[in-house]
Amino acid sequence: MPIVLTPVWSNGVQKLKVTSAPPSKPAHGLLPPALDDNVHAQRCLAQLRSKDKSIEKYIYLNQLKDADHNMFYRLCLANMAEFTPLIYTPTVGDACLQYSQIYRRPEGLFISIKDKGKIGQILRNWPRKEEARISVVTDGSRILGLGDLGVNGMPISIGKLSLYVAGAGIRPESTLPICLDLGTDTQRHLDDPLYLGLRQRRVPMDVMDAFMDEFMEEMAAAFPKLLIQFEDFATDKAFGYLERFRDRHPLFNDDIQGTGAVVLSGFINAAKLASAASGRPLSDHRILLQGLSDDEARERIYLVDSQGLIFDGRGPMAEHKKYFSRKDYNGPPLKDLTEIINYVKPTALLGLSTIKGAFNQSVIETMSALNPRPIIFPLSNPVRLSECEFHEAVEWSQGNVLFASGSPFPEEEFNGRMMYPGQGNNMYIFPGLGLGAILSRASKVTDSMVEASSLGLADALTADERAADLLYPRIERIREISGAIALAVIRAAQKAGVDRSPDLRTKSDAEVLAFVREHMWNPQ
Ligand SMILES: O=C([O-])CC(=O)C(=O)O
Ligand SMILES: [Mg+2]
Repeated sequence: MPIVLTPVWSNGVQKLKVTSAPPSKPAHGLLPPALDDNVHAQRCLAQLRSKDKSIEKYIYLNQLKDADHNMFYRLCLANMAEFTPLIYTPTVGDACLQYSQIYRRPEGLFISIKDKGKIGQILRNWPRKEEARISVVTDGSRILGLGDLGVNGMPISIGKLSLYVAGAGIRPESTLPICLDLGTDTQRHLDDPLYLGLRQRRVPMDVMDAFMDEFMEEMAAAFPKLLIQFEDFATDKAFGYLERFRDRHPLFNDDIQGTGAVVLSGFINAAKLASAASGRPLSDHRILLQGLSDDEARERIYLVDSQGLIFDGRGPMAEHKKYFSRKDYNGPPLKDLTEIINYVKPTALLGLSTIKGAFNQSVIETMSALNPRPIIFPLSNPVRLSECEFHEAVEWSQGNVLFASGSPFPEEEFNGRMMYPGQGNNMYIFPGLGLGAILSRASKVTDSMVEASSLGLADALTADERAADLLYPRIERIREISGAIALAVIRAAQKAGVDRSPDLRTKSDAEVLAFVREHMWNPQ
């Protein structure tokens, strides 16, 4: 039975009464005489579709999930392509921006810097401690490409966890959204009378480090079976906390590892199609991580930031950029993207800049002149920050682009042929990666498990999907895909010796897959 947190007000302060949901069959007379489940599903869809603004649809669906999670997930699974852009990217970005305005009732756990010293106590307030299996934790410091949203980042944790339930069949009661409040440096929120977080600037790094140490230790004590997904921490913190905790706790960072895995997967499938068109071998690509030594792979990767191509001669740079900084370039700074493309001659272009329009006509035409099938992945989220739109990439490449974006775009017709945009979004990875880590009871998430999730996804394309030049499977098959990814992840966990489910070791692949399927929750 789902828990219900009922807000009650006392002397101007909101308290929560924790109850279980009402019995699924209320006493006779409490329901309309002709209420029928299947008809009600139609009614809910009609109510949803009657709203013309995405944010209104988001609010409706959030209420539906709260009131009747079986109906919510049933409709979600039957209409994945319609629902994911509403409960997740891009609409969840608007929900975050407006969270303090559209907030209706509490969901998840909020832990603030003021709670330092008693975080354990607060975690134990979560009503379903024994069942918690997966938590998505954000500090709101870099929500999608929208910047520091402070406590308004909570919907991102909630949205990701809805996809764990829909996409991997994690039980709703096993999900734990957490938003950490360490302040915000966005003045607009500090000035907003409705803002739901602490009205203070972000605390210094050493204070946050001490807070995170206590938080992670108390999480492990309160929830011994929990996997943690770090989400949308600002870049330095994202790298820093992944390194700091990854050997001590079962944990991964979705923006680093989930995005890395999904992009690699789409790239593998795109590179196969591109190589078929150009006749050039896979290892000729200018970005390729497979079958090469670290140094050989690194040579084929060029990073560009707001100041242009990153190279050693340019001067001091952030720690995480150093590994890919070019040693072989020593000319004047190269700033213009078309100019950089003409110098590098890349086969693939990945956008993580959150600069709308960065892949302009000149960029895409230059990529198309260099490659019969240019690989172009504008990955920034949400849609309005994407480096280019699908229709632009199609037109400017004369229909030759191999495309994947972080956020969804509609399909396009070009010269009488339908072209489908890939959605290179980590939603293809994290549900299956998480499911595999949970079912193998992994003590940590190794790089080999992340890599397995990526290769598992790349292999999941059906013959039909390959024939349509798709880079990622159709989202309607997400459960099947998550199952296949979970199997690959479980095997990788076993190989790395971090699994704690010895029974699974002796099972065949078919038996593990059956085990995974049996453990998926289904809406009634
Ligand atoms: O949430 C998404 O759509 C993908 C993601 O993790 C991000 O952009 O930070
Ligand atoms: Mg993210």
